[in-house]
Amino acid sequence: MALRSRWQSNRSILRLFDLLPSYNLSPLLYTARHNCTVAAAAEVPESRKSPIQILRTAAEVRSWRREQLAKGLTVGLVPTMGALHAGHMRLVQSSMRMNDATMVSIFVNPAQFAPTEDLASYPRDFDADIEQLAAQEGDNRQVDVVFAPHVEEMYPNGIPLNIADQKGAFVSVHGLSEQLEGSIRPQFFRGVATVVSKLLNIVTPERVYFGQKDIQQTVVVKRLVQDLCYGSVVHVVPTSRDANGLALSSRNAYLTEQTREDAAVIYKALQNAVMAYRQNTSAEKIIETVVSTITENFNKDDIEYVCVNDKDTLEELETVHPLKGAIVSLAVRVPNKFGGKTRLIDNILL
Ligand SMILES: Nc1ncnc2c1ncn2[C@@H]1O[C@H](COP(=O)(O)OP(=O)(O)OP(=O)(O)O)[C@@H](O)[C@H]1O
Ligand SMILES: CC(C)(CO)[C@@H](O)C(=O)[O-]
Ligand code: BAL
Repeated sequence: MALRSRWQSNRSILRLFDLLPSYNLSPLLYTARHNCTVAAAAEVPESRKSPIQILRTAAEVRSWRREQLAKGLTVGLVPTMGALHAGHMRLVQSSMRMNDATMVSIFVNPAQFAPTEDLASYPRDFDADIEQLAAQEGDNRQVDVVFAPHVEEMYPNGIPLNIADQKGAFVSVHGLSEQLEGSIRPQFFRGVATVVSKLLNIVTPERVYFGQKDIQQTVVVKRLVQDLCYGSVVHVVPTSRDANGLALSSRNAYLTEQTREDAAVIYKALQNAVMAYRQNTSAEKIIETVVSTITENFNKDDIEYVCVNDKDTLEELETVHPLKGAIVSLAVRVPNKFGGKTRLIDNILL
């Protein structure tokens, strides 16, 4: 495909339609995943005793929330899928700074995983998560509560991964969910919007925190909150990175040491995009720069997309208007320690 306002490899388009079992997994893990039931795969282990209150049901959360309201305390919510790292802690710190009480949710949400994806093998370490959260403090505040529901609590009628088998109420944010990540993961944002709606309905936080690393998710969630009249304010926290620039991500646990080093080219490519933009506002030129930097260490075929989009509408741009800026985002498949490939996503704002 010509380098115009978007770069997308033919290979990734084929992959989407073939539904090859290659998402983040070795063939071995893929087989294992298909032998698991969803509830067993996404089960949260019981925690050991911890200073943080751990709530498992929506009724418990509502009761805790009523207590905060009665005391006149504001609540910040940080939704996560666990396997917590320093990037998550940055969201937690933002919430602790801005709210009287902070709740972190830990829930590996089956609805956002396609049957070909890595739900069963998604990294989980509940005890380590609680330890990290318990160590957070600032402004005389701490993480007050973790909401770690079981799958049946969030999806009482079950949640088959095949979208055609799903029944009941789901939330879609049309127009913002089909491009970029949505072009590779067609059911992803429906799953995210659905679970975020459930969390906002249960917790009714004053503020809710998301990371810029998943930038399309922030655009989708902002629109969800606006269109469905949720009372929470969405805060976006900048991306935390390793020393070499690699964006922190729970799935980095899948990477080899060599890949972690090689992946430094991803942030370098985004920084080069900013430099290219200073010379020329053409999306084509910016994208060319990104692709040529990434191919210093990775195959061109493994770049799923590099795109320049409007920050609010996600419209693909041919030229960046200096007063409006843009998002440059990308996804690249890199070698993992199982002999397969793991998708990394990243972005930068112009
Ligand atoms: N490096 C990071 N910097 C800032 N926020 C982050 C970072 N990584 C994750 N987050 C944010 O933390 C929240 C929870 O993300 P999640 O639990 O899916 O972790 P993750 O590292 O993004 O996992 P994955 O590897 O599955 O993408 C999301 O809002 C996400 O954007
Ligand atoms: C927002 C979220 C917790 C919903 O499951 C998830 O998509 C994530 O961790 O980014
Ligand atoms: N941080 C995004 C969650 C996911 O990829 O499923």
